[in-house]
Amino acid sequence: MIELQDAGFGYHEGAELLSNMTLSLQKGMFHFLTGPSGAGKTTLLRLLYADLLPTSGRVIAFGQDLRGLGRDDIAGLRRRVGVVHQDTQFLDHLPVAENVALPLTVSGHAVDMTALRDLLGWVQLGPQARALPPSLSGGERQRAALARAVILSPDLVLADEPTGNLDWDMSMRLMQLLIELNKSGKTVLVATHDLNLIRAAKAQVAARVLRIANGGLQLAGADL
Ligand SMILES: Nc1ncnc2c1ncn2[C@@H]1O[C@H](COP(=O)(O)OP(=O)(O)OP(=O)(O)O)[C@@H](O)[C@H]1O
Repeated sequence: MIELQDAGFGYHEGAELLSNMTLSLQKGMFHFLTGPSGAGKTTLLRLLYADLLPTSGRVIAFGQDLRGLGRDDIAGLRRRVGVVHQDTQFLDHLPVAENVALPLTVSGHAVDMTALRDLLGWVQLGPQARALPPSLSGGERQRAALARAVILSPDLVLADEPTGNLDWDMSMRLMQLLIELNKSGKTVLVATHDLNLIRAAKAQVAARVLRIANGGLQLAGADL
């Protein structure tokens, strides 16, 4: 699906933040990416959805080396990867339903209103469909972000600290949705520094836990 082959990345020439990372995201698997704040979790996610190119090694996405991809190929790749960003931005003047449907409308696709209603129902935002984003709670914003990330039916869902500002109950509610997505066949990767969240999720889903430490990527032990 997506592979890192001895990949490294640095924001500044000659100083790699991430080095020699080898990883293969396994189709249909639930993955966690953990590591302390500043370790490079967001950076690694950006490499996975081709927002950044590696400064050494290779990233292979759906069989193609990212380095050789043109603009159209990147757009095609992005449709296959849904991203829930750490600090999701919405268009505040558009209702929640329109914000969720944006990936469809900006790519010129018709919106299937029944499917959109079902998707909003799935993330428990039916009553907020006509609300404007500034009126949403933190948990509602993240559920809207998740709905928008999956509206194009991606193969892979990447979520960057999706529960960062949420209390425990709200965090678990969001995790439940990510677990459901995975059980429906999607590959999921959640970046989080919250080890309790990983432990709670692992009681419900078999998950691979990857850890960034000292600029490299390791598989975490069974205690996680
Ligand atoms: N655009 C950028 N330019 C330069 N340095 C950056 C940039 N983005 C991130 N960094 C630096 O790279 C390092 C890793 O940042 P990153 O956001 O990937 O870490 P993280 O593990 O996701 O952190 P957190 O858990 O706090 O979100 C940090 O030192 C950060 O300051």
